[in-house]
Amino acid sequence: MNDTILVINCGSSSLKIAVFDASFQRLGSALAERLGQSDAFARSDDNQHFHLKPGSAHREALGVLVSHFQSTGLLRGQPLAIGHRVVHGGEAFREAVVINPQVLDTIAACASLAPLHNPVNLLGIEATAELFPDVAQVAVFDTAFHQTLPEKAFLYALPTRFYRDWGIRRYGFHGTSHRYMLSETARLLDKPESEVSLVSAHLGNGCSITAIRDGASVDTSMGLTPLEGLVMGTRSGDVDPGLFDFLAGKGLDPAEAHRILNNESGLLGLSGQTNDMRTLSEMADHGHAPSALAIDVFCFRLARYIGAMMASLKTLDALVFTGGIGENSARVRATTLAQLELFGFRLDEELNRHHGAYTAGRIDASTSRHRIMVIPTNEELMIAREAVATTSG
Ligand SMILES: Nc1ncnc2c1ncn2[C@@H]1O[C@H](COP(=O)(O)OP(=O)(O)O)[C@@H](O)[C@H]1O
Ligand SMILES: CC(=O)OP(=O)(O)O
Ligand SMILES: [Mg+2]
Repeated sequence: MNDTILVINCGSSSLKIAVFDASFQRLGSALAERLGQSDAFARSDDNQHFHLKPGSAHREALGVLVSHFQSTGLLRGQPLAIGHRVVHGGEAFREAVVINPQVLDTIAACASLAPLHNPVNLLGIEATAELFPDVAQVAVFDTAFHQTLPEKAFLYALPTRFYRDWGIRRYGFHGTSHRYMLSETARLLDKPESEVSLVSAHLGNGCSITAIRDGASVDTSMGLTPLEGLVMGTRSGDVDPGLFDFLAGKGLDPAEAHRILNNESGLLGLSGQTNDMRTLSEMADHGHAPSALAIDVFCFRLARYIGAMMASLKTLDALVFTGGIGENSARVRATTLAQLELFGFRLDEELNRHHGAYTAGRIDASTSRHRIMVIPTNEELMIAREAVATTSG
């Protein structure tokens, strides 16, 4: 029976796959990591481990995980629809689309703006098409939700020909997660989405923050590429653009500088130890000063950006934290919000400390001017919904 939806999220060295039923209940999910490396591995959410040949890439991992779901009966026959996360859709896509050769060409054309993400997204689409040639595949773009940004928010103060001729502008990412924060906040407050305004902080390995006004994205911290804005696991976020010239003077070519800013900076660069917030927090507790400093820089940048996002809003229904760090790190939430008392944010320390992962809930004190919430993200569910809406619509 055709009643399952397959969701595929290909990262640069990882692949996440989820299976939903037709009423959008998640039946199972699995993850492959370190793809392309000698220690590539895969495991499912019920903790089964799968053997991957050393150096296995996305195609092999997809084959292994799809066979697993078929053998357990979760995936019966052909899925109803397949949804893919695609990171960069440029200005071409305001919403999800059914993939055809023209869509593939446009995604490929956007690859220069997201070199770590779009080429592997395309690999995932090709590999899935080989497994399920007759099933409609849908591309769900990180950038789509941010296509409502006003010009004043998306234009850089550069000569306008840069935008006109080369499409240089701020696009914004993690739109699927921010969009899900909107839908969950609206549901929890029992308001129509078009009347909800929030600041959504997605803090995972990549981090971005978005101002949503009356249901539309009006400002966001990531820009032309997913490097701008907040401090991230291995990405620097904002730096002075003069840095590139300075580094060139030191003999670093732009490609090398780009690699360092993407892969060796952020929490990893500052701590000299790890990009993992949980480990950093433990190390900071044991007196490791660079780890404590890395967390401080992370939280200070985040506090500045929360303040900046307020400039785009008339009202605020909630400040929402999500992503691995946003959902789990009481320390990051407390350190950040302690710097924003001028705006009237006040955490309830108990609620903040004891907030359980996997549940949505409020963590603000009764004296807080604004609601503060933690909402677990679910990009896969959003993609499943979009895949069905797009193929049946
Ligand atoms: N209990 C926790 N305390 C602090 N940080 C956590 C905790 N659990 C996960 N994290 C952090 O969340 C980050 C990963 O976020 P996640 O959203 O899973 O990443 P991705 O963007 O790859 O999906 C890591 O920095 C990890 O240390
Ligand atoms: C766009 C982006 O930064 O994605 P991720 O957080 O998955 O790296
Ligand atoms: Mg994530």
